Amino acid sequence: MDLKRAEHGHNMNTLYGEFTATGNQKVRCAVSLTDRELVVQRLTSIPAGRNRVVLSLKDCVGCRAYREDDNADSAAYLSAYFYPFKRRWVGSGFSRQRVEQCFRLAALQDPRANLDEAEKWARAVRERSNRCQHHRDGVPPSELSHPCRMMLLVNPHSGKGQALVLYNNHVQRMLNEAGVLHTLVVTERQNHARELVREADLSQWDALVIMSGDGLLFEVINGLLDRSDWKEAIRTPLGILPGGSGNALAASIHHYAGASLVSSEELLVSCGFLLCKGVVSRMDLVSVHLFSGTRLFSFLSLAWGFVADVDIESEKYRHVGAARFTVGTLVRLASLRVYKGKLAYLPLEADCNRMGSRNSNNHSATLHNSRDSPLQNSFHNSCHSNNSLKARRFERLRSSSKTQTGLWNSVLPRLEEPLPGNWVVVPEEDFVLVLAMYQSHLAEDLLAAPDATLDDGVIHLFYVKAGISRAALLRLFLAMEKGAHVTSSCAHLVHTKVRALRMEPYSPKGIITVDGEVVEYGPVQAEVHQGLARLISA
Ligand SMILES: Nc1ncnc2c1ncn2[C@@H]1O[C@H](COP(=O)(O)OP(=O)(O)OP(=O)(O)O)[C@@H](O)[C@H]1O
Repeated sequence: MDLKRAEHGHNMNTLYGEFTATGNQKVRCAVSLTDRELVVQRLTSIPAGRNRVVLSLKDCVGCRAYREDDNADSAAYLSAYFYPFKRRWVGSGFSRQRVEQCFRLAALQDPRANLDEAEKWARAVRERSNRCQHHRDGVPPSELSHPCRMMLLVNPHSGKGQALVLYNNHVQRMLNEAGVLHTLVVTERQNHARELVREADLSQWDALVIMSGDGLLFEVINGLLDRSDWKEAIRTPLGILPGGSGNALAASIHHYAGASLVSSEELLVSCGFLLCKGVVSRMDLVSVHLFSGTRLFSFLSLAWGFVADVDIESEKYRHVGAARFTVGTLVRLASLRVYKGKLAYLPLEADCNRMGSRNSNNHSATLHNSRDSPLQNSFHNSCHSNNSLKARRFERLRSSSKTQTGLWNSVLPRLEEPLPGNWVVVPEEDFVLVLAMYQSHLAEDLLAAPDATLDDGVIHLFYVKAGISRAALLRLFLAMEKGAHVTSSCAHLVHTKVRALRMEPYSPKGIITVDGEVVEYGPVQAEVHQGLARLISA
C-alpha cells in the first residue's frame, strides 16, 4: 500500500507514498512527509530538481481526505493547503500565497480502504503541522483546540464596504481548508457587536474574530469587559481580519510575524493564515479614563491633535480605502493647528511602589485640576463640529458603558486629583500632536512604534511640539511608513516609553480618539494593563 514508514534513506518518522496527481493521472508523485516538510517529487524523466516541491509544514493550514461523488471511481483524494511566502508576480518582495497539493490514491479496489489511507495521511499532515508552530522565546505556543469554533463578526460597511466580498473571496475558503467551524455574524448597526458579546454564551466559542476596521474590535473588547464575568471573558481568544481602511492591529500582527509591507489583499491572506494557525498570545490593554467618569478599554492608540484630526476628518474619503489617511494628512497639513494643554506621564522605569515619595523633575508634578480650569465647561460642549458621526457613536458608546472601578491596582489617581511625584510633566504646553501607541502600526502603512510588541506593557508616547514646519511634519509622516521617524533628527518629535499618561487640553476645541473612535474632548488619563487580553497572532 502507498503509506509506509520508510526504512531506507529516510528518517524513521518519514511517511512515504506514491500517488497520482489529480490533474493528470499519468503523472505519479513520490510523496514524503517528515516532521517538518512535505516533499513532492514528480516521477518523470525531467531532471529531478525541477519536479521537486518542498513545503514547510509551518506554512500548512490544513489537509483533508475525501472521495468524489462518482461511485464508479474507487479512488480517494488528499488535499493539503499551504500559504508559503513566495515572490510576487508583480513588483518586488514576497507575500504569502496559496499552494494546494492534491493527490489521488487508488492502489486498492476497495473505496473505503483508499479513503482510510487518505485519512491517515491527512491526519499525519495536520498533526505534524500543529506541532511545527513557531516557539516564541522557546516557549511552546498556546493554541486553539482543534477543531475550533469561531464567531466571525463582519461589519459590511467597514472600509470601502467590501468586507463581505473579501470574506466570500478569501476568508471562507481559508477557514474551511483549516477545518475551522465558524458562524458568520453580520453586524447590523453601531454597538451591535458590543451587545452581542456582552450577552453571549462564551463557552460556545473558542474565539471571537472581527473582520472590519479597528472600531469593531474596540466594541468587542469593551463588551467583554462590561460583563460581570469579565475576568474570564477577556481571556477569550480574539482574532482580527482586515476589513476596514486603517486595519492597524491587523498590520501590527503581520509585522510581529516578521513580514514586510504588503497590499491590503495580501494583508488579509497573512492575517487569515495566522488565524488558521490559531496561536494565541497575550495582548496589552489600556484603560482610558474620561472626565465624565467613563472608563473605556483600548488596544491600539490614544490620540489628540493632528493624528486624531486626520483620522476623523478623512472619514469622508473612505471610498479610497487606506489612501484616505494620505489625503487627510495633506489636507490637515495645509491648515496646521497648534493645541494647548498639559501632558504628563509615568515613565516606564518609575518605581510605582514609591509613588508620591519624590519629585522626578523641576516641573510641578501637578496638572491643573480640571475642575478649576477656565475651559472646563467648554470641554463637554465642544466635540468638534466636523466629527458629528463619530461623536454620535461615542454618545451611544458612553451610554452603554458602565463605569468600572477597583478592577486593578491602578497607578492612576482620580482625574481631578494632583499627580504623584514620580510623574513627569512635559514643560511644553503647545503641541501639534500627542499620540500614545501600544501596538506597532497606526494604519496599514504607518509603522508608528517600530519596537512595540503585543504584550510588552509599554505605552509609546509621541508628541510633536509646536514650531515644526509643514515640510518637517510631512517628512515625519513619510518616514513613518518604514518606522524611520523614531531615528530621525527632528527636534520637535519626542518619543518616550511610559506606563501611564494624563492629557489636559486647554484649547476649547479639538478631537481625542481612542482606537480611532472619537471620545469626549477634555482631560483624559490612561494606564496600561500588561497582557490582559488574548489575541490570535504569530
Ligand atoms: N452594520 C453597521 N452599520 C453601521 N455601523 C456599523 C455596523 N456594524 C458596525 N458598525 C460600526 O462601525 C464603526 C466603524 O467600524 P470599523 O472601525 O470597524 O470600520 P472602519 O471605520 O471602516 O475601519 P477603519 O477604522 O479602519 O477605517 C464601528 O464603531 C462599528 O460599531
